[in-house]
Amino acid sequence: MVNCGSSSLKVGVFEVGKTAIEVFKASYEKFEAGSCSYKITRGGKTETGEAAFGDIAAALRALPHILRGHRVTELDAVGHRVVHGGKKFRTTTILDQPTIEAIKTLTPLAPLHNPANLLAVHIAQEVWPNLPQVAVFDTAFHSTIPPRATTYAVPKAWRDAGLRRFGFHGTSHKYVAIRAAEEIGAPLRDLQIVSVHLGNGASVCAVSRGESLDTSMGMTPLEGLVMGTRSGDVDPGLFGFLSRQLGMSIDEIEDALYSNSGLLSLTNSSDMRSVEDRAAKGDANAQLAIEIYAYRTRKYIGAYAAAMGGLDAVVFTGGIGENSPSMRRRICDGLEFMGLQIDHERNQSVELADNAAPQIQAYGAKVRVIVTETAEQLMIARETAAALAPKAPVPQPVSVAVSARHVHLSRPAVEALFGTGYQLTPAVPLRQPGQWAASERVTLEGPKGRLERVAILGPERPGTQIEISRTDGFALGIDAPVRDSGKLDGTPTVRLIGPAGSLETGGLIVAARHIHTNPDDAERLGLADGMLVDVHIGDEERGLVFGKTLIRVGAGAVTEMHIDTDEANAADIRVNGEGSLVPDLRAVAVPSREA
Ligand SMILES: Nc1ncnc2c1ncn2[C@@H]1O[C@H](COP(=O)(O)OP(=O)(O)O)[C@@H](O)[C@H]1O
Ligand SMILES: CC(=O)OP(=O)(O)O
Ligand SMILES: [Mg+2]
Repeated sequence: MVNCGSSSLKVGVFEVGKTAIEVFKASYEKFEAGSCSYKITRGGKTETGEAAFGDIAAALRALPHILRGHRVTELDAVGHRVVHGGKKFRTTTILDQPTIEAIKTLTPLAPLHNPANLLAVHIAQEVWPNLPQVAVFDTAFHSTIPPRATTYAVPKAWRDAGLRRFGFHGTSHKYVAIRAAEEIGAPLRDLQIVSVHLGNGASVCAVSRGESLDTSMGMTPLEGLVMGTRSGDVDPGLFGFLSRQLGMSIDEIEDALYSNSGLLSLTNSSDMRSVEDRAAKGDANAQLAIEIYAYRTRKYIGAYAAAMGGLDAVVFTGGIGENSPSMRRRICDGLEFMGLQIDHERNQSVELADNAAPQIQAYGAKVRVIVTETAEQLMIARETAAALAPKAPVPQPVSVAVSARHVHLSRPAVEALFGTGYQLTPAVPLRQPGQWAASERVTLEGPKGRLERVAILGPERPGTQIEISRTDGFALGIDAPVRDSGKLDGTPTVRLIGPAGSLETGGLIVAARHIHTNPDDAERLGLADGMLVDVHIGDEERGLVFGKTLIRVGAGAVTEMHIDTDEANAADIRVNGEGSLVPDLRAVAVPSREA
């Protein structure tokens, strides 16, 4: 894979099978006066030195020769990091000519990055004309960010022109979130993680249950944190001020925000190592820069914990996140109130060799703090292999049940609504063994309205759970999160009204679509508990593919997919029908089994 930046070139060769093994790694930087510095790792040995390449293009053109020199001869494909994929590219994409042209049009949105990425594509096509080239986009992981976080409150014409948050460093955020979940030993789907990527470019990402929910970079990689040479968040009012007071042009202002701001503008160095050295020697500018840097990052961690309604782990990565214990400490200090506290000794002695992801939170702290190297290169190699893997979907029919809004009640809830000692009356058996709809009904009430005669499904459960559709949420005036059954922490409350009384209870969710199945059917269908699959439902005209459908294997379960009324309406399914199961391509990249 090739990660070609504006000032450096990183190359990795991986053998991708069930896992990806790094065979060769090289980086070239500090290009000046006809030479550059390089670092090559092959077979566990690392060599560094000066090479006679005056620019990145020269280093790229020499790659086949360099690789042969290190006995790396058989390549199957080239994966490229492409920073901006805009709205069009939501997943890894094979680079044909129309794709390359489409990426070119995105250059104004990432002027430091996309041209360098495309240069690498261009030269790779020249030196390896017979190899497939694949683009892995920084923006792709963020395609799940909801409109409330991608939309800027600006004139409609601007939004129509494409102005919105995209977010970057997605490959890194995705990798470190997966790595953190492995380290914690819990499914990614159950975790609320803030990923903090601090390199030359820097960004924070709220990874909620495996998906990007928000991120600090915006339409361009300029928003958010303080970076090496980029400002991060500023008041957009500065454009008018600088233009009128200092007579600056838009180009001058933008160029300064990208290339002459951040640490560089505060200290004369864009390099955190040297900023830290100067601060230690008493340089007041460097000390202030470090404070600003840590403060901005800390604010984002707090904001994203609030955005997710909880926080299980913070992961640090990128050159600064991986290597600066003092920066990690400054960022975390003051967050004890939310259960986040680091152990200073663990923080000081972080060792990242061999893919380690050490935990550095204080013993007993609620929030884990994890440090790990980012592995964008490895992820790009994996995504490239997955994009080129032969796809042979074998559609398997699965029956589909449409769940209208309903509640599952706990014992205390039954008693609050129907009276002490009351027992619900099973009226209609459901297809899942032992489950039934009761003859009793309840009313749901929210700030905006009521939903009457809502079904109660038995038997009783330990926790009350209310499952509605998105449309029902608008009728009630409550924003319910999409959740797997039983994952109710931090869910909003709603009022339940019964004949004997009412109660205000949490547990309001839009149920995440899922397929119940038993071990025998799971084996026959090639499914496993926790896997995510794509399912096509409906007819040719209005049918839809429902992505990320969770497989839940349980002894004795009847194989059946559950969707809600909104989903059924969208695919124009009126009665229970049959969907066909398509093995999920994304499941190759996101571990399909997050156990
Ligand atoms: N030991 C260290 N202490 C503090 N900062 C470090 C250390 N090592 C690297 N860095 C910083 O990491 C940043 C570069 O991060 P990196 O992730 O390598 O960059 P890129 O985004 O270009 O891949 C620089 O600011 C560098 O000073
Ligand atoms: C998008 C971005 O900022 O990338 P980098 O950190 O490589 O500059
Ligand atoms: Mg249910």
